[in-house]
Amino acid sequence: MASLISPPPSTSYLFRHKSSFYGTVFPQRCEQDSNKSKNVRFLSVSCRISTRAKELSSAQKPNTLIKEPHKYFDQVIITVRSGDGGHGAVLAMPNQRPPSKPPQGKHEKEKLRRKSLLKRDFGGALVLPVGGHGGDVVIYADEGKDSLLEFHAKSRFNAKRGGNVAAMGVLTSQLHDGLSAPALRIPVPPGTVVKRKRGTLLADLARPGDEILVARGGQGGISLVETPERSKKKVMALTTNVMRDDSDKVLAVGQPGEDVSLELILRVVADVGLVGLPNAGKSTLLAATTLARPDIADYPFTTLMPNLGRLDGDPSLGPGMYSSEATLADLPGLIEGAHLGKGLGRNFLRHLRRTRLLVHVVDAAAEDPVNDYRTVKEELRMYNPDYLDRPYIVVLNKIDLPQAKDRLPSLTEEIMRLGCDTASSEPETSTAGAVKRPDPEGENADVSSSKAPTKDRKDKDIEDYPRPLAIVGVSVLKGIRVNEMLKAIRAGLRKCRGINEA
Ligand SMILES: Nc1nc2c(ncn2[C@@H]2O[C@H](COP(=O)(O)OP(=O)(O)OP(=O)(O)O)[C@@H](O)[C@H]2O)c(=O)[nH]1
Repeated sequence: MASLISPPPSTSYLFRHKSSFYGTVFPQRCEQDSNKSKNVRFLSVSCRISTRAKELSSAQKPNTLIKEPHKYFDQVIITVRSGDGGHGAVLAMPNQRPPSKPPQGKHEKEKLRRKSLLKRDFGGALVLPVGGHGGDVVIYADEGKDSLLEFHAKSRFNAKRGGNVAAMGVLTSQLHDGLSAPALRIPVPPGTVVKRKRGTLLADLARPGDEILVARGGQGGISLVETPERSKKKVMALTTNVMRDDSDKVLAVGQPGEDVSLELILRVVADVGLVGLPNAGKSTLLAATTLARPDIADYPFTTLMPNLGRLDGDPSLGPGMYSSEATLADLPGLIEGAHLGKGLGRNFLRHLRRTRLLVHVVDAAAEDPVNDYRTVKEELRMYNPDYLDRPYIVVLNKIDLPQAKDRLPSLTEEIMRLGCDTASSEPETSTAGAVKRPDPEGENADVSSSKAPTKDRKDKDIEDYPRPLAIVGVSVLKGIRVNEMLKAIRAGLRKCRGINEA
């Protein structure tokens, strides 16, 4: 016969993998098999394991690594529900019968006075209280937000319902409308596109303060004045918005709120997009030119979401310095196959859409910098050929390293060859090693209007797209020729603005 031994109350075991808590094991009973030899006791422990733990297959033991699903910082699906409208009420008129004799006594006089205070409209009809409006759901662009990551933790938002008309019973002048629920305002980073789930575009919240009402709160129910039984049926037939409660009272119910599934997609808003292979020095460039402090490390994919930095205006422009202020976006490194989604490339490439000027950062000390540059251009072309029509400059980085410095002129030449000229003459080389594309039409020339023979877009090679506005050799780490690079970036921006103003 098996004897039951109750476990010590404190015995429960938690097991975890990484930060995920899988379950609790509570030993329930230990069976001592008395049929076995007295020296050998077989204890069997049956355990109650929480459902989540049971879901783990035998291959996924608690201490084996489980791949966590990737959480997109820039894409998320959320569900919002606006608040229901508050209910109205069924009210009886105070003292329906006309008084047979004039009011006598203080109490009756007061009753009559109250009745005469009932709210009426201009036509003399009674104004009955209504249920409160349900809370709307509004999504707005907030400068303080920079990613959509938090929506992975909380993806459901419910606005509050409107308040009911305070009481059932007799209509008095004290009765108020139900309280309207406040709108539920959900902040998102500027640049967020709001779409119906797998559906139509609702809004592009590009600037701080932009907002959209995504779910309208339900309207509050109206109130009814109780009618004699014989006319009740008629009233009910006329009103669709009525419901009976447990005590067979007719309620004027508030309208239900809306339930909406939305897709939020963030597209970074920046004037300048830094692109390049991992480890090219994009984050170092951002840190050297702005107050941004992105993670910098000697391994690829240090940057996993775009970092933004603000480039101050150029004081040499005098009062016009503000026109050269810009936002720089350091995008995660692109790799071959990025346009197919490799290394989350498609997500990163999407962020270039709102940039005006691209800065290709190339590690000039790498094994084959020209090939690296080609790879990035090819990925841009495959994702969206329009990106290659956009004005851009090339930054050949790490020229503090001898192998980079020595090959700077040849690299510049080779890169210039990988593009067609938008003007007739050859690009000029500045004294500091920067090569600039000639600009016979002045500052505001349309750089995207390539004079290359018009080819079908799908037949176009990288060579058929415009050359860079400038190629600058720099070391962003050591601060070599950084000013030269900034000058080129600002000149490029002015060109872009010229295009937009035109
Ligand atoms: N010698 C030298 N090293 C540099 C220079 N610029 C960046 N580096 C180094 O290159 C490495 C990569 O720099 P990051 O700025 O993280 O490169 P990234 O392109 O942002 O890399 P991802 O985040 O992977 O896209 C770091 O160790 C930097 O210190 C430079 O001008 N000279």
